[in-house]
Amino acid sequence: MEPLLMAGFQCNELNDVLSRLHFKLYYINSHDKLNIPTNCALCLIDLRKNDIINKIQYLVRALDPSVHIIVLINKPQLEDPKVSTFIAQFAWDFCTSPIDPERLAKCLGHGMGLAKLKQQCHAPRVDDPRQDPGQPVIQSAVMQQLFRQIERVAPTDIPVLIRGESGTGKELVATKLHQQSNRKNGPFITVNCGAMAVGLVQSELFGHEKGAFTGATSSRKGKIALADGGTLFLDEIGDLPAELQVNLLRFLQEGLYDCVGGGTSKSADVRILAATHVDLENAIDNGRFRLDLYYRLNGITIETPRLRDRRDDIIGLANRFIGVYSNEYGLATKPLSQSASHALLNHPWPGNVRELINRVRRAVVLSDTQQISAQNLELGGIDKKRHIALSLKTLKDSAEKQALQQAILIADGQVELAASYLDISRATFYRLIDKHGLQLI
Ligand SMILES: Nc1ncnc2c1ncn2[C@@H]1O[C@H](COP(=O)(O)OP(=O)(O)OP(=O)(O)O)[C@@H](O)[C@H]1O
Repeated sequence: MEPLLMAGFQCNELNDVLSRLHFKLYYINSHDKLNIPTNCALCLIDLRKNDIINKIQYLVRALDPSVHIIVLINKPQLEDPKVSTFIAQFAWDFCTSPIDPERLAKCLGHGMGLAKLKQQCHAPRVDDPRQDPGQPVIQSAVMQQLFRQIERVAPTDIPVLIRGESGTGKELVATKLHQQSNRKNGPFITVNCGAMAVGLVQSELFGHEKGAFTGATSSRKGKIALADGGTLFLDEIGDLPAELQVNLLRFLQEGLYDCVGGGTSKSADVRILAATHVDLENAIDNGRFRLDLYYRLNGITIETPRLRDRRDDIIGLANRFIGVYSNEYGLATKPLSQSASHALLNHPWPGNVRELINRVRRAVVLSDTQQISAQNLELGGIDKKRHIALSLKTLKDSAEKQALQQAILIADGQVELAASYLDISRATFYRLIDKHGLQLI
């Protein structure tokens, strides 16, 4: 595996060092075709001249996550949020101009040796969220913000309502809220309110005593009792039948519940998390969901964003699940082809992360070439012209939203500063915040 240099210009001053290490050079400019190999051990990226960062971001996402990335910059570029975010997200190390050839040679040698060692051992980079299968992929600014919100909310006992489209990661958020709470050593019990057998829901949630109904040959604990000392996650809460809504409300208000056929009320110490992909306000208006229960459940709301609204996560997620399924099926881990990466980034993802996982799993099994192709992902047969036109608007909107989120993050919520990072007026900044439904930190 050769080391690569991606640069916006010819960097003669580094010839000596680079030729010693047999670097293969790629000069990136706006006319270049994106035909850079993705299977290298080390990638040195020179960002000192020409604005190649947008193109580089795209290329870097296509690289294998084990590749070590070293970035060359001019010191003032650290003030540029695009550059500093890029370094924070992807770089293993960076050097500032004037480049000291000796320091650079050491850094490159060290980086390459370590990357090769890791690739030989197939050891996951635990510091790299793209590689640790236990960690969610959170490369987009919006997901990083969401996970910071989880950190703040988790240690409290406040009920949380998690809202978002199907497959966006609501259960994952619930799991993280439990794992980062003081209840982490207690049970985490999930109930899918839409999937419980109609006649048994009451007993399922609250338990029953022996003989409470025909077939109740022994007493059985309900999910609330099982979650005592831990967390109860009520998925699809909008589907909870009306009579159970009353009982759940009582439990939330008083910490007490009655099991079916039981004489006395019981208590349990449970934190409630609930999730919904339906519009609960609509269900309240239609009389299908109780307003008082809604208020009780909705201590804090966490919204899981649609995958098409966080495109920075797509390639990371695809690479993660390529790794997971290649491993599971004992197959070689293959990189995504350029056209596969394009197709992934342009797909609207109506089924969100779950759809991505299904496409990737199929592709891993079906791929019979060196790379995973768009066809393997079943994203190859689209009407390209129509698709490009449609995706241009989506991409523009998404880029605008991401730039705003990054600016808010880096400026720590200070409007003046965030607007100046984006080179726009405060008024425009507020208009765009409103357009994308964003909040200041
Ligand atoms: N950021 C992420 N990183 C890695 N895996 C993720 C991420 N987000 C979601 N997933 C995975 O995607 C799948 C779907 O997520 P999850 O079940 O949490 O979605 P959901 O919103 O609860 O879906 P539903 O509403 O259909 O129940 C799961 O396998 C989950 O582990």
